[in-house]
Amino acid sequence: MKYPVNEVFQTIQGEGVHSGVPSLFVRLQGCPVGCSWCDTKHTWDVLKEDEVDTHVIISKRLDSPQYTQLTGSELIALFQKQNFKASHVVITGGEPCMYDLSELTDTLIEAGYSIQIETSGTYEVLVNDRVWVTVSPKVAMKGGMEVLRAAMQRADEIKHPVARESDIENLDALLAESELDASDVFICLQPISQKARATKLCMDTCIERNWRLSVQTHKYLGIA
Ligand SMILES: C[S@@+](CC[C@H](N)C(=O)[O-])C[C@H]1O[C@@H](n2cnc3c(N)ncnc32)[C@H](O)[C@@H]1O
Ligand SMILES: Nc1nc2[nH]cc(C(=O)O)c2c(=O)[nH]1
Ligand code: SF4
Ligand SMILES: [Mg+2]
Repeated sequence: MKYPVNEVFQTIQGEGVHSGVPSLFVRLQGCPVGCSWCDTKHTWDVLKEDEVDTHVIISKRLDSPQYTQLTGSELIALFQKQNFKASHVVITGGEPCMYDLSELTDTLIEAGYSIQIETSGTYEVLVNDRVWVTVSPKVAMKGGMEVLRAAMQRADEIKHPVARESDIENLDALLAESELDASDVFICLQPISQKARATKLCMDTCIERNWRLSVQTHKYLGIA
């Protein structure tokens, strides 16, 4: 199966439990969720006219909706050609779970990579059992509660974007409804867009609840 790849780059995982881990990021094109504060809006539409040759994606320097279609094996060949050293692969987007990621994650795991996906929980999570699943729940989504609950159950990490108190209340409701064993999953709060008020709220709540703070460290560092 081919996947629409918006970008591939080597960096340090900036978010969540794996913050600090050297990682190969694979950003898939396409997301219909439409979060108003999304920092990757250029990945939302998958237009035929934006499909380009792989070499265009490799040399991409600026955010754009351009993508290339790659299989898992082609992706590994690209990692090798780029002489990438990181052995942890983060599949993000866009919304990667729009696609059945079984074949891609099987191939990468067979090749010896550890895998993490970043998903909103709005689609069924179809991945190899050994994949670390980070769910960043989009609770305002209508009609998807069953799917979101299943994604929450599969999650190794819940990384909740927070702007204001109501976002914490929404997470509390979702945790209760999902009947999660809180000792079984890491819960991280991530301030939206590095806002000072959101960051303070996240820090205070994390201390109160013994949760983890996830700041987008790559943005403070000014790296990809
Ligand atoms: C761009 S999304 C892509 C993966 C997937 N669609 C999702 O939402 O999890 C990756 C992560 O960035 C977070 N994110 C997006 N925009 C953000 C922003 N402005 N501030 C903080 N986190 C943000 C999302 O909540 C998610 O945890
Ligand atoms: N360094 C770095 N860490 C990240 N963690 C999650 C990211 C994402 O966009 O999904 C991201 C990203 O874009 N860059
Ligand atoms: S689900 Fe993820 S990629 Fe899609 S709009 Fe929301 S934050 Fe952006
Ligand atoms: Mg990002």
